Amino acid sequence: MDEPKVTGTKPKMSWTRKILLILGFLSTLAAIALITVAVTQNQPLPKNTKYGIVLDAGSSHTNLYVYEWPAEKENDTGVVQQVEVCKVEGPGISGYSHDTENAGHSLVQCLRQAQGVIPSKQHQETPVYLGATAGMRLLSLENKNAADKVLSSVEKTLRSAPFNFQGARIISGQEEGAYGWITINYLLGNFKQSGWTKLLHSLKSVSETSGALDLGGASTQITFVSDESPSESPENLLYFRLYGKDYRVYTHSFLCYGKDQALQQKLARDIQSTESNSIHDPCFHQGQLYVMGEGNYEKCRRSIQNLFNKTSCPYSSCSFNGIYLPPLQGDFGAFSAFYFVMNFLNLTNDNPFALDKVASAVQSFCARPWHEVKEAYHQIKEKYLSEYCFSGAYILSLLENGYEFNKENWQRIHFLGKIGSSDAGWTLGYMLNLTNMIPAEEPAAPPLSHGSYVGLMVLCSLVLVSVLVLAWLLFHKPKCLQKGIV
Ligand SMILES: Nc1ncnc2c1ncn2[C@@H]1O[C@H](COP(=O)(O)OP(=O)(O)O)[C@@H](O)[C@H]1O
Ligand SMILES: [Ca+2]
Repeated sequence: MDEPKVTGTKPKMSWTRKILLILGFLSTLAAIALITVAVTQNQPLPKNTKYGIVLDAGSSHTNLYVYEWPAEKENDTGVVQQVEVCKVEGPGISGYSHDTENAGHSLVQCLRQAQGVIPSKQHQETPVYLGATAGMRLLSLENKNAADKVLSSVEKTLRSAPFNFQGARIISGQEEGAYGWITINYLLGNFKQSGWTKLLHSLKSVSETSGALDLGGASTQITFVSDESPSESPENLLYFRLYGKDYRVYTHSFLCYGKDQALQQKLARDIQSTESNSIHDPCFHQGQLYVMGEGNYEKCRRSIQNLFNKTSCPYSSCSFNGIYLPPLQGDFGAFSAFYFVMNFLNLTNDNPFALDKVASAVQSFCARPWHEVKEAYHQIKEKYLSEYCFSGAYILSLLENGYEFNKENWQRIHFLGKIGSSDAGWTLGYMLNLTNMIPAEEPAAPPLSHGSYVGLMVLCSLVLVSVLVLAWLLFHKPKCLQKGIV
């Protein structure tokens, strides 16, 4: 660097000095930011886990789910997760219509299991909900008195458990559809609307949420966001505001179109239409049935098709039985028996199979003789095994003939059992709603996470260190070298 000449004007500052000055200024700012962040953001948060219990009283059986979440993140999306599931022994609670007193007792063992999972000091504050679905809807239509007694029995047992009892009731088909839709979208992180996700969603013109397809034993639900406006059937529409966004959701629940009820409907039709005496056999108990299998997939599909009345539709488009169905929109998560059956048939794997491949896989399974199937899958419950052929064909009929999925949009169906550690189903959405854990508006930006805090620390330190190293290099070099630089 040249010696400054003594003149009347101020000496000109060199570029190096200017840069150093700016860097020095920036590093001072960085240090101030660092201290501010350290003081305001790095307070340790108390670790407090909360729990909730939901019993899914389905038509075939009852499942008890235990969920947990960090108390301080209650309103975030995707923080609640399933930590335990307990399958109640015996039939669903609607199966106790002739033994109503014992419906509650059947739940005792699973409630004990939940007591083991949740720390005892938190039992009292842990809410417990029971929601009964289509089995109880049917019982209530057939024999209201028996349904009420079953509900009183389960309520008595749940009240006597050490948890915070919040109610036992029959949920409507609409609720079942809506809560299933909320569950999967919550777990898939589709309600997250902050930062990059928001930007991505605005760039992509794809649907932001996933539709929900739930197949139970007694009913089945279809639920998805529909932009079709105005709706021809307002009773199928639900409006939600979740995390600051409005959703217009179509849902319908078909009672008696769960796979067990559909099989009964089909068998009843078989009996009516048969000429042969073999199906009316006096040597079997009343109500018991002997079925001679034929293993004919094509014929099976044709006989199932008769369950869907496609002849009259008072709207522009229908699924079946004159029920409005707007155009299918977006991807779909298909769970419960949709998943159990397709998983058994090895047809899930995020659905890479074309529709005709799926149909031929079901066809070959149906064609296998029963003795061979029994031997190959001896570990599987015989009731399920004997029905997988029907169930596979029924699922294809419902999706293809009922909802009119086709080979183009088939790939948009994803068969899923779990998302992370949580089962796909209506229970999580039900609990999130009843505990007010889904805010209508987007929660305020959370304080800096520990990771971001450490990242910021490292970045600021690096800036400081580089400034110092640079300064040292510039000012502590031999004079001849410095001359060369400037
Ligand atoms: N491993 C399995 N394989 C095949 N089907 C299953 C399996 N586990 C459960 N299911 C069936 O899933 C359905 C679950 O329905 P459920 O929830 O009890 O009835 P709903 O929702 O109509 O009240 C039943 O048809 C049951 O038989
Ligand atoms: Ca169910």
